[in-house]
Amino acid sequence: MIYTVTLNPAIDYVMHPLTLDMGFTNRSSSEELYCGGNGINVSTLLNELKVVNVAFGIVAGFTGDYLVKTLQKGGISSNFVRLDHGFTRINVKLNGIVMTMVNGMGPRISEKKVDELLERIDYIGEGDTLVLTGSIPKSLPEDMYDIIIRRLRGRGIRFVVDAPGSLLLKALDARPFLIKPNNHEVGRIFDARPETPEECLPFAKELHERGAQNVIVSCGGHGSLLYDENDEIHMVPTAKIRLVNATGAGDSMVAGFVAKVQEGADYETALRFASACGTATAASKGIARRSTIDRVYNELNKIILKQG
Ligand SMILES: Nc1ncnc2c1ncn2[C@@H]1O[C@H](COP(=O)(O)OP(=O)(O)O)[C@@H](O)[C@H]1O
Ligand SMILES: O=P(O)(O)OC[C@H]1O[C@](O)(COP(=O)(O)O)[C@@H](O)[C@@H]1O
Repeated sequence: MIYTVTLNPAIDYVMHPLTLDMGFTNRSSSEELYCGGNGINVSTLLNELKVVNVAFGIVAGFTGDYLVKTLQKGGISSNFVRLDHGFTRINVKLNGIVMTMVNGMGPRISEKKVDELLERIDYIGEGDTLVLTGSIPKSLPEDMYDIIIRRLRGRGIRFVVDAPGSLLLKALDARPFLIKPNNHEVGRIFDARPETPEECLPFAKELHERGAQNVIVSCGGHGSLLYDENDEIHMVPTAKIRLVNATGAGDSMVAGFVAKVQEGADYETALRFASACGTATAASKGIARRSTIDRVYNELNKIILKQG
């Protein structure tokens, strides 16, 4: 069974402004609302693949109510601790000529509420996958994911960590099964500017040596790389698409990979499918539907076959 944890979920408010002038009133041509936060995106895609999973997290206020109800309506199993103050953040995505994002800080979370969440996930064990992903509110310690992994370690759980900067680095000692930074996140860690999977390879190897069993580095439209637990290297290109909204593309990739691994697929197949899930989401409004994933996966396999 797969579980996701979203400590700082969000409502993603996507606006489509034709122009964007700082200091002036700008008008959007249309708007959409999505349930967001990385773990929730992973759960949404898993649900689309009909992979049984539970989304855990912490919500607050009217936006938290909206999020829980919307997930319920979408048939996504969730288990959220409620805060009695503040509200789940609204992240603004301005999808103009380029995408500009303003992500909220999120409500303050006390240690007591984190403990309540950890007690709720305490039953997971042998053969389960726990996906810890996304930023955390400032009130929580920077080694939050490391703390969670250490608490549950030794039970045969596969831990997946997809988080920025030190939140990720501090979790490496606990030897997570998978991490998935993108090329920009890797660049920030190593003070470099890698763009392609080839350029990311030495950094992926280094992250593997520092503790991550499997390291995927996604590079947007340039493709992706997996440095696996057997020191084997896999690189896949992406299928060509018309970019609609890449929000959640990386989360879709994580979902696709863990779904295939759970099914018993080899790492090469899991990476290809993961890439197709990411690309399908980048070509969709919101998280991709199954039909788009299947179409993109077929196209990707044709491209790889042609490349020999
Ligand atoms: N413009 C794009 N064209 C094709 N595929 C894309 C594009 N952007 C993202 N993807 C797919 O989604 C995956 C994750 O995207 P990326 O932007 O690297 O991650 P993140 O969302 O974590 O920043 C990529 O590896 C790729 O498979
Ligand atoms: O926790 P963070 O880093 O603020 O990111 C939250 C945002 O990331 C997402 O989960 C995925 O967006 P990205 O693909 O841009 O990472 C959004 O749904 C959400 O608004």
